[in-house]
Amino acid sequence: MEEAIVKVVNLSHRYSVQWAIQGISFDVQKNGIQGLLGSNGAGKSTLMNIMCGVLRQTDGDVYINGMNTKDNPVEAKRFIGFLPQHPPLRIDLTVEEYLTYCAYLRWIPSAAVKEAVEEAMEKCKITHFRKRLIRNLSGGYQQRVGIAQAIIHKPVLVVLDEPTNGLDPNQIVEIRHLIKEIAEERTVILSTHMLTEVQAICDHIRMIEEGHLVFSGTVDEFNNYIVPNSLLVTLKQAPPLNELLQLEGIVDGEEMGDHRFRLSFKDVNGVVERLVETSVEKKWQLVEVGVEKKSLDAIFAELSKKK
Ligand SMILES: Nc1ncnc2c1ncn2[C@@H]1O[C@H](COP(=O)(O)OP(=O)(O)OP(=O)(O)O)[C@@H](O)[C@H]1O
Repeated sequence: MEEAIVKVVNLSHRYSVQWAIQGISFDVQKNGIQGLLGSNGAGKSTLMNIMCGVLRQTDGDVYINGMNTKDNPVEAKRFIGFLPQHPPLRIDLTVEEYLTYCAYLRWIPSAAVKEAVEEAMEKCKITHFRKRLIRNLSGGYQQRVGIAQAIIHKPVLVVLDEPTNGLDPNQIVEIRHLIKEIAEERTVILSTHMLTEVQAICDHIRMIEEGHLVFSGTVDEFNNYIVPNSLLVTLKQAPPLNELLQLEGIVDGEEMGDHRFRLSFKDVNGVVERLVETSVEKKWQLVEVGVEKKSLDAIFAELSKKK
């Protein structure tokens, strides 16, 4: 099998006494966009900072292209481009000056620097702003400059920590488009706390909560991960809620007004049939019954509670 571009093995990190991440392991095989999803404080930045060699882990290993970041930190970093949550921009430099400086930091040979800067600006569509001070660019364009510095040395892996945070909706669309383009040639790992983001652009989702990896799979698998566990029922002649809760298999419920109820069950088998039969028997006049399809947001909320 092809060697993983990223291999994370039993990674844990502790800030003083508090564990930020614990026992995280995963492999990233090939190109595409890999989403790292988690609520604020879940441990995304800690994981990314360790993967990119900005933070030294308490325990475990990270291999980039087969190279252990602990044993060969400088070499391993050559394979990675990183846009941290707070981009390391020099706002008093022009776009071109800043990217030239980044190219040297990335040890691009002097003779190749100009071309690398041109290519990165072109890719990120900022060439027309080359002479502009970064401080005078909009948030969206500053983020483009941040992405340009992350790809200037043509890394196999680009790690973007919350790349669309703080941008307006148009800028978000444009940056997502740019990320997709970048992922055509290399692997992109991006972190986000927005489900819509992973839905919109990621091929694979990993979810981290309270420092633990709680899910890894495709967007569809993520959607199906939690089996629905509630019915939405409309009864024209509804009995009191208490009576509905007596039905075998129903474990909880709520009245939603307008003759509608949400009834929770543990096992879907037979529960709808029993409801229909009882409704006929007791003349509740069943108008509608359906297994509730969970939104990704509901799944997210449930997964968040898991660990
Ligand atoms: N330098 C630090 N010192 C102490 N604790 C820290 C430090 N950095 C992060 N933490 C804690 O570690 C945990 C994980 O934080 P981390 O920043 O990795 O999460 P995150 O998922 O990136 O969240 P956010 O999206 O809010 O940045 C949090 O409880 C945070 O308070």
